[in-house]
Amino acid sequence: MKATPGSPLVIAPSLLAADFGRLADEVAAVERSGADWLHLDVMDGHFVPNISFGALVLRALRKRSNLPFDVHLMIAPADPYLAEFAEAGADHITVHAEAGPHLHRSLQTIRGLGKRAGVALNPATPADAVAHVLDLVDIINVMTVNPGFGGQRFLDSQLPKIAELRRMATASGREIRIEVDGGIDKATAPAAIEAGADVLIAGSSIFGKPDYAVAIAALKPGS
Ligand SMILES: O=C(CO)[C@@H](O)[C@H](O)COP(=O)(O)O
Repeated sequence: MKATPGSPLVIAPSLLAADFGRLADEVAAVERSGADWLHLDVMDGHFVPNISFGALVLRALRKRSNLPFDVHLMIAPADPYLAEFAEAGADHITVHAEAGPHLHRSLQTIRGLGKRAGVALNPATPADAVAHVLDLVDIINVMTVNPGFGGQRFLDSQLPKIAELRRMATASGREIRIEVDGGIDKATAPAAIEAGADVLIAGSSIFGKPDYAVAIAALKPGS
């Protein structure tokens, strides 16, 4: 991972919008269609008001895909499950700054498991929430919707936060990816990229389209 600007844009389809009756086929289809990472949203019905899937599904899909698995834990607490997700095949593990209780410890644990460590910020959480853990962070996920559900509208109010985080990441001198997550489509992606995002997480605008290759290409600048 290279520090942006200059990092190649990553497109990460969000599995939440896939057909859950054909998960392995859906993952293979986005892999064939140019996805760079696969984004996997783990929801507990407690930290967020929805339940998705857990490490069992991750482990099953790991055998069927070579894509980097970008695992977004919308669970609280996350720490008791970090080793399980690492062992199941996560390449990146992102925890929420709001999930607590000890973000620094969570990031240390993820890195200790040999995985890239991420922090996700809900729309109401300021960029400063990561200021004192940047030395442990590989990925910052800026939620551009309230977490829990796909298919919501992109929150423009998050663009200044993306720009602020990009400045913080650059100043840190570390290679930190900035993800945007929620409501990303060909209309909203340009502003997110302009603000400093270099990973586009997209569910509905990829899995909701008939041709995944066309949908992925449409998210890229100049398409
Ligand atoms: O984490 C989440 C929702 O909590 C996202 O990853 C969504 O899954 C993105 O879905 P779309 O807004 O692209 O449909």
